[in-house]
Amino acid sequence: MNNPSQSGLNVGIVGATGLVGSMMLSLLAERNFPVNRLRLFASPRSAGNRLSFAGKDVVVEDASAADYSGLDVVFFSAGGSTSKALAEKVAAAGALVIDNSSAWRSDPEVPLVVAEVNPHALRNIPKGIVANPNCTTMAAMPVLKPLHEAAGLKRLIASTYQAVSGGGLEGIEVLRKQVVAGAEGCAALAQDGQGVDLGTPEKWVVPIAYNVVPLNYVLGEDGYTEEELKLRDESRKILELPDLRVAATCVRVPVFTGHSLSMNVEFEHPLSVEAALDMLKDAPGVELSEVPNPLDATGKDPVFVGRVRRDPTVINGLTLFVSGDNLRKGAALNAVQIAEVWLSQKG
Ligand SMILES: NC(=O)C1=CN([C@@H]2O[C@H](COP(=O)(O)OP(=O)(O)OC[C@H]3O[C@@H](n4cnc5c(N)ncnc54)[C@H](OP(=O)(O)O)[C@@H]3O)[C@@H](O)[C@H]2O)C=CC1
Ligand SMILES: N[C@@H](CC(=O)OP(=O)(O)O)C(=O)O
Repeated sequence: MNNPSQSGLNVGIVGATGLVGSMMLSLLAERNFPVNRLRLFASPRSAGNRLSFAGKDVVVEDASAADYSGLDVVFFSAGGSTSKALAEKVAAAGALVIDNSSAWRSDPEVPLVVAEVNPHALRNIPKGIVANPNCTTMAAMPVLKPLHEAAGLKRLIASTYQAVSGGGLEGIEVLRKQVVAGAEGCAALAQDGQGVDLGTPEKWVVPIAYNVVPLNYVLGEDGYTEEELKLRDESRKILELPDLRVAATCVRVPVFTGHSLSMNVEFEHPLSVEAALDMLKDAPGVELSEVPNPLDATGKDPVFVGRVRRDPTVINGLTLFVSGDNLRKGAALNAVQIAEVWLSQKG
């Protein structure tokens, strides 16, 4: 990897025109990340467009044709296939790659890092690539880590409530269109119980507006979806608990931004509600809330946790609810935090 210059780092963003890429641009400015030069990349469709950073226009480059030499850190948020195709090439050119996609998360030579939870994993980056977790998994980790340290995490049962912005700009547009199309029909539904016609479903298997979609992404092993398996496999890797038992149901809901999880957590040892709350109030990246909800979480850095109560179905268990901004902590913020930790570890 290159040695960043004194005047700051040469930073790249692949997927700069997308939802996560735009958030990354805002956060680099908001957090005063030491940027010397910024280069922006996207698909050939956007090449030549201009985006603004620190009061200056930056021309978007075609990611597939670009020369990546001279960059210190490159953030990727352009989907798994783009990361698979380009991340190794960019790392070989000398940059640290911080990848938001799922392309490298299960690679044993690629650290999968939540900044507050396992920053130590950044001490060894054999491929020059660091993976940022899935946005749903990310919301759970800062909450589960301190509870695990106190009582030993044994089993997790989770149901998610995932915003449409998890499906990028397209997800937002699909919900917007269906909300508008269904508004009058919904008034009729309230009056006479008749169904609402939202037209042919787009992006998800059934309409997302005025609905919930419990088949969120393609099916993987044993009837679980890829998203549900990511929650299991990424939690195991981040928490360093290879045998952690996880059963998840991931559901897309008509919320624009903010992912939530209802979690039943079983522990090896007793953990009272009071002790858990006491720990969570001081946990980095976590804020207690009486009613965690995605609207309140939107635009905020921490994940919000509340409704903490004993799970009476197991000997040592808690039930709780978490909401976090999937575009900030769930994606762009954690990626920038990884770069900050990496930089501080370099000294
Ligand atoms: N949204 C979320 O909550 C999360 C997203 N992520 C990851 O980030 C990625 C991007 O998400 P998001 O920003 O929401 O998606 P968007 O659909 O909003 O943006 C996609 C971005 O990828 C770019 N892109 C698409 N195809 C290519 C290509 N072949 N070469 C280069 N760039 C390309 C697009 O460029 P163009 O404008 O030119 O088409 C655009 O900049 C996801 O695929 C996922 O891997 C991770 C965690 C959470
Ligand atoms: N799957 C996430 C978004 C995402 O892009 O996930 P991943 O980075 O694991 O592909 C969501 O829907 O809400």
